[in-house]
Amino acid sequence: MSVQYDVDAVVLDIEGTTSATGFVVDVLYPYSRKRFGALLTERADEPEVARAIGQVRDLIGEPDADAARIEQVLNGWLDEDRKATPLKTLQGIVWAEGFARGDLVSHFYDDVLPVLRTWHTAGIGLSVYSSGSVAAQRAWFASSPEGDLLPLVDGLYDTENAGPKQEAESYRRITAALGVPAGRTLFLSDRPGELDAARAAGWRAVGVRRPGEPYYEQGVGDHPAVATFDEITLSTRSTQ
Ligand SMILES: CSCCC(=O)C(=O)COP(=O)(O)O
Ligand SMILES: [Mg+2]
Repeated sequence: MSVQYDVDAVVLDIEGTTSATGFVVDVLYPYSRKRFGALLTERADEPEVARAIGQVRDLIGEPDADAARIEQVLNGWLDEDRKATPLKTLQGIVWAEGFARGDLVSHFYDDVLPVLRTWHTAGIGLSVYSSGSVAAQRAWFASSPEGDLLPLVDGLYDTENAGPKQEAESYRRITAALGVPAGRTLFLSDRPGELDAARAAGWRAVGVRRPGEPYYEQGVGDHPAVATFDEITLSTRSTQ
């Protein structure tokens, strides 16, 4: 289906939308799983690591959980692809180092980058809102197969700085940060619950349904749906 909007900002989900869930689960998850043990034992005093460990303990209700127990919980969340904030924080630390070292290069579907460049050139602001941490998002866009894409991106939002992706309030926070009216902001995601929350906050919302992605069969509810970014035509009044 083709859709057309007049908007000033586009906010992008990553997994299932710009990029393959299979890549995240098959490449990034094992990379973090192998490194959690050392992170939790050798770097537990680093503020970000300590904060995430505290959040895991709170979430599981075990204030004395040791490194081995925390690692077990993180690996269980990985198996479920659970988007728990401390898991994402710890993954973000490990992945950012992996991208910087050249061990990892991110993945984007073929249709995505040409369209993002077109929108950016047209003056449409591009931001990211993903369960992946801001550190992970920054590394993901900086280390793409086509090099550093961060110049295309205005803002990075995650479950820490914006809140849960299925709550309208999170989208209202992003609206305040972007300074773009809700009705002139378009959200692209594969998950119907996220699209519902964005729409409840007054945003335009389009579902991205890519064959083979986990949410393909379920669909995107009553939201307009596209299979690729080529099916989205945008105009803008923005002069940025
Ligand atoms: C660069 S973020 C890596 C992907 C990830 O961990 C994740 O949870 C993405 O979830 P999304 O909200 O983008 O579907
Ligand atoms: Mg997604």
